[in-house]
Amino acid sequence: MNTELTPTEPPQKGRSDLTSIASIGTGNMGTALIKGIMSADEKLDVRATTNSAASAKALAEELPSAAITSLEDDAGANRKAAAGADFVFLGVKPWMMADTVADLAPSLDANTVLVSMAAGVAIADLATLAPKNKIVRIMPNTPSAIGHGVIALAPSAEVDETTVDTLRTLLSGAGLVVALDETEIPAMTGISGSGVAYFFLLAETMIAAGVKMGLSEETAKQMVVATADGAGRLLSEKPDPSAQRQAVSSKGGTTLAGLQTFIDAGLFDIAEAAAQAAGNRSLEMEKENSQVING
Ligand SMILES: NC(=O)C1=CN([C@@H]2O[C@H](COP(=O)(O)OP(=O)(O)OC[C@H]3O[C@@H](n4cnc5c(N)ncnc54)[C@H](OP(=O)(O)O)[C@@H]3O)[C@@H](O)[C@H]2O)C=CC1
Ligand SMILES: O=C(O)[C@@H]1CCC=N1
Repeated sequence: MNTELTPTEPPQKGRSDLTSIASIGTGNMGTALIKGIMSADEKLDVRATTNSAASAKALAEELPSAAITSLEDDAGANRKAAAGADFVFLGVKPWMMADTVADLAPSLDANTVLVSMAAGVAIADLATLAPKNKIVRIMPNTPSAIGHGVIALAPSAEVDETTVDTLRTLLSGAGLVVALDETEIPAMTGISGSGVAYFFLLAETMIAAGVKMGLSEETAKQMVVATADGAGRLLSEKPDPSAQRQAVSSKGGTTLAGLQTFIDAGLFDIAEAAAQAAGNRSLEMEKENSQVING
């Protein structure tokens, strides 16, 4: 691990032909994304920052070939990591974006592209914070860590095709990349960025149900995890959820009895309301963060 990182001694010196990326704020999502990207391209020059030294230490184990620094060890860590990077991924919490980008912006190269993964921070507001840099807004999800994420990509109008292609190639190491208009990000968040958690919630409820019906927690968990894995793989190979559901359902059988319970409880409405709630919250956060950024 390179923990000493200064502008005069860039990490991976002599590798200027390689794409360099900096990850500013590398927690759950930043780590998942950078892990996915790095596993597909081991030659990348990667710098990553955290707030605390303890998080930097833990991150170094997850991303052994990256140069990791923390603000606790060096107040200039973000600026130094971002210096000269081709792409700077912004992975701090949405409400920290204003201070973090305002601190970084003066030391960024004009060619550096800022890639924000924050929910509820609009491109126009990021552009206010970093007026000389091009901005791409993305919305990833956590399976990016194992190359099975979904990453929505919304470039601002100034970002050229070549840059979008390079970023798309980088992100494709983390999963499926889908180019969207920024106005579509709330919907994507509602079904995928946040949506992955709905599947985890369903898994939790099914494990609890199995335990209530007499299985041990360990057995129930093992079965539900394997069932989710099998369902996901099958759906991926044959992407028609309705057909897959029907293939499980025998006339007068057990599955229809279970499915009817979901339908009677209003599952379609619940799923729609959940996606809407997440999407609406994304829009609300855009307004809140815009007020913070623009005063
Ligand atoms: N989690 C998810 O599934 C998704 C999250 N997002 C977005 O990703 C962003 C990060 O969320 P998430 O990963 O969950 O949050 P985490 O809290 O897990 O990660 C935040 C990271 O930022 C670091 N940090 C805090 N302050 C600073 C700072 N001033 N400079 C540099 N690093 C700092 C933290 O370090 P330390 O650990 O030391 O505090 C931590 O590494 C959010 O904007 C969120 O909207 C988008 C899609 C999905
Ligand atoms: O919960 C959040 O706000 C973030 C954005 C999408 C997933 N997690």
